[in-house]
Amino acid sequence: MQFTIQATDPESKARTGVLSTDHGLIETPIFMPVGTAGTVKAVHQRELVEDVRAEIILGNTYHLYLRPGLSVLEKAGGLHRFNGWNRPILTDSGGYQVYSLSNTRKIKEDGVTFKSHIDGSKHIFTPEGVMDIQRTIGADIMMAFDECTPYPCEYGYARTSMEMTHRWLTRCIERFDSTPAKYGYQQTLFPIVQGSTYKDLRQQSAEFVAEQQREGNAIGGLAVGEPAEEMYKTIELVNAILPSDKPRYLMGVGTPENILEAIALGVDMFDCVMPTRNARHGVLFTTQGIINIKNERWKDDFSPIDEELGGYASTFYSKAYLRHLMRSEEILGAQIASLQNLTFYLWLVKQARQQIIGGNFAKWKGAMTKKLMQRL
Ligand SMILES: O=c1[nH]cnc2cc3nc(NCc4cccs4)[nH]c3cc12
Repeated sequence: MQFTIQATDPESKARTGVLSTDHGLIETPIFMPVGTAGTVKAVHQRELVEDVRAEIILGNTYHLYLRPGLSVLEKAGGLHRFNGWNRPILTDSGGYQVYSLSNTRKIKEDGVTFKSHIDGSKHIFTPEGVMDIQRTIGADIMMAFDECTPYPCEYGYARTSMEMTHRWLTRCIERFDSTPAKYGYQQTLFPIVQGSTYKDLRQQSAEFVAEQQREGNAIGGLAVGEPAEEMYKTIELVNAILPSDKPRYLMGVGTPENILEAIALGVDMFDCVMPTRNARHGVLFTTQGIINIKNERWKDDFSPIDEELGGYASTFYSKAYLRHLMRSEEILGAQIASLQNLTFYLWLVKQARQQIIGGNFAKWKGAMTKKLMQRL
């Protein structure tokens, strides 16, 4: 997998690049819509390509392993063949989902045992096991098996957790480097930096991850409830150590403001459930600011959802109509709102990319953040 940096912003660490995979190119900075169970909820593949202009989507190992399961995915020839998405896919390694979904998990040196949130069946995820699972899913980018350290936590716990993640990373690399891709295209493995919000632990973890010299690196353990300022300080610290010629992926982030700030700090890749999750609750991100479409205020506002965004759903449907659909709990409401938010997120990172190329990203960021985060 090749990463080429094109433009860098003179006043920040922001940069644009192109990531080439066997399923095509990714222009960074990029936002990856989350397709948890093999689909981006309520959005068709054609819409993802034509309206959202998504370039890479994320799948979750935990969900796909439990349902449809490895046998179906293998018989299909991998996730790309199963869901018809022929562009790049990244899979999270399951650690975070077990931590956030299954309250019966037990963490041991060998791996994490848990009970399925679907049928209560018992399972274990080990570093080796999730490498094999991601080989079977066929993601272009596979994530190492880590423990997302909860926030807040004691220094001792953060260190023990980080050291476990490092031992698991070594096991992931051994397994990954000794197993072939299953479907004829290359896969790559990204390690994940942990260390909670402790400066020395983050430095240690970033150095350990950088030493592995993989084709890309991720920053984990953030967007777990820490204050934004803590997040930014941690990103700055870690990015100073991670190699600048490899893509940096900030997991689980975030709001438009978080994303622009992290781009300025040198982050290239993002994923977050926020655009799709908020959409289903009627919270829309638009080029004019944030709209809670269920609010009385939009009852007879027949203007397009987001004229300036220009996406299909955003210009064809009115605010009043979408409000009606959401209040009626019509499925079409979730579809339109999800399309709006995802189209907005991809528009935002594309705007950032243009501004970096134009050399005025740092100036543009401030004004844009103020406008986008205002509540209408
Ligand atoms: O350390 C991590 N390792 C592997 N996957 C992750 C996924 C993650 N997702 C979030 N936050 C996602 C959000 C949850 C609620 C709003 S945004 N933080 C995350 C941290 C990790």
